[in-house]
Amino acid sequence: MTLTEINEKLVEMLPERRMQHSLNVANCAVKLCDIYDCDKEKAYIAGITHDCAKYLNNDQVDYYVKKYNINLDEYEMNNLALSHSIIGSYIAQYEFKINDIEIIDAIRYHTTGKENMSLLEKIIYMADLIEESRNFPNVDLLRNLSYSGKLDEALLISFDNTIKFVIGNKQLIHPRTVSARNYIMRNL
Ligand SMILES: Nc1ncnc2c1ncn2[C@@H]1O[C@H](COP(=O)(O)OP(=O)(O)O)[C@@H](O)[C@H]1O
Repeated sequence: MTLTEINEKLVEMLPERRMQHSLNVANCAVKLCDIYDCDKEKAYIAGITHDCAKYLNNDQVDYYVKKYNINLDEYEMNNLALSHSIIGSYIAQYEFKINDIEIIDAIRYHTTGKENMSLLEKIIYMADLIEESRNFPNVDLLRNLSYSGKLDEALLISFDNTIKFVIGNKQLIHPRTVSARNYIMRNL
């Protein structure tokens, strides 16, 4: 699909606010590419599509899981907050026909992160959190770090925030975020 066609699909799949967030993530990711020397076109495409599965209903989730034989783990099963990244990566690959594995993986891991993330995965993870409409305590610290060459520092704080947030909500923590956090900490 062309970028225009992907945009048209996304407008159908996402409410206006989430579409605006997706555009903001794409633009933020492109800005980060200037700092970290990453491919801007890939960053834009990953940014705009990253949340494509965020508003699927249960029937649509079942449909895509069956259609693409998607293997959701015990944390992702019945949890769209986690599964939308995985399902979204299949929609991007097979419905939007995005063939670039780096883009697909950036979509796939944008919610939990993972051990040993690629530069594009890191950029999309952080852009999702710091794009201009985001507003939470410490977002400016994360922006300052991300825009001043300290992407890994920003990621470490973000993983810590997520882990604390999930614990505060008395939810299960996906172990990929723990691995992501420990990996960054060991290699900082
Ligand atoms: N490691 C994790 N374990 C469990 N839940 C997680 C984990 N990481 C993220 N989440 C859940 O996913 C949500 C964030 O998903 P995200 O796609 O970033 O949403 P949004 O873009 O709306 O902020 C968190 O609010 C949390 O509930």
